[in-house]
Amino acid sequence: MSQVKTLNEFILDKQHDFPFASGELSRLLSDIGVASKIINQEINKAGLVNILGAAGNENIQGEEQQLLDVFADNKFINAFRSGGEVCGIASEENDDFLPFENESSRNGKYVVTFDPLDGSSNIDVNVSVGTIFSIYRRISTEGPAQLEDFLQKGTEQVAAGYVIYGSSTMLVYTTGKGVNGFTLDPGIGEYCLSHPNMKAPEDGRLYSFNEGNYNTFSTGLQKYCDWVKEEDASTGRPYSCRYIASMVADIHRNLIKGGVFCYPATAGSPNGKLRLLYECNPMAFIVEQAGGIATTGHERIMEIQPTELHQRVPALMGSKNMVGKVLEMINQYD
Ligand SMILES: O=P(O)(O)OC[C@H]1O[C@](O)(COP(=O)(O)O)[C@@H](O)[C@@H]1O
Ligand SMILES: [Mg+2]
Ligand SMILES: [Mg+2]
Repeated sequence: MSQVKTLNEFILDKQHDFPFASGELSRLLSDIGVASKIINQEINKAGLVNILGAAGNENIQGEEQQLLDVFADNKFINAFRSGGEVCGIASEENDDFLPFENESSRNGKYVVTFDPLDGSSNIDVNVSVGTIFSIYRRISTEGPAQLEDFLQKGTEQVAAGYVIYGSSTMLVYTTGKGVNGFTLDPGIGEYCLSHPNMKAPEDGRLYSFNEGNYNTFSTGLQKYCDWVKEEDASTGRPYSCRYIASMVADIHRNLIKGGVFCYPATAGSPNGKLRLLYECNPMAFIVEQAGGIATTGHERIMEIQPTELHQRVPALMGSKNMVGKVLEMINQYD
């Protein structure tokens, strides 16, 4: 039987590659793993306990918070606040960033931005949801986090990743040296390396667009949606539309099978729907590290200078040649 490598063993091995590393990033990644296991347990039994449905509040983006959004947000905040490595966080569910004032964390080296539960409209119907996170080194020199610590370009990410609570639960992350995926073994309660060095296929036959919004897409995107449906054996068309409406699950599938995901600007959402700091940047880091492309359609997502915590940007990411084809249509028609 081949040797199983747990997430913590893997993180420690990587830490040994850097003789002067202090271990804080390793501890932080491992804290994320622990918090996600607690959330995983709660999601697994969500239909049994009274945790499905709306929390009765709206977040700053005017979206109805689900009970599990709030639960997951609190679990991660508590893990980060007590871990000592993080001096503050920003999340989808909090209007403003949270600077940590407690003695053990206020001088932590890092800040984290995260979407505690992505695709939360899918929870009630037992479809995959996720958690997305980005880790940045702080800019401010000491004390609780300040706004400037969060408004950093995606190129400054030290690490990023996601957890997918699906038919199995996986944690996938990068520190800028490739992408590795770990599957939670429920028997031993540990994430184990199952997808080493993940690479996005350069081509694919899956497109993930919410085509219900077709009439509000730009001409270039409409032309692409028409093109994928044409019969052409040489390019394997028609392609298949796969859209879960959980960004994590849509991008995870496309990373493995090859595909393109797009949430563009629409008439109703002129900057798109997805948030730069805790959805687009972390997923872009993963996609690029797996050999794919992540763009707004006009610029590289990770090079955008954020101006607001909850800023939205159009997102187009996935297999290199498939994103390339969409860009060709955008350049030709828009
Ligand atoms: O239902 P739509 O408009 O297609 O939007 C789906 C998108 O919205 C999201 O659910 C937003 O995430 P949250 O659930 O974290 O708000 C993405 O995961 C997904 O890609
Ligand atoms: Mg989300
Ligand atoms: Mg969310």
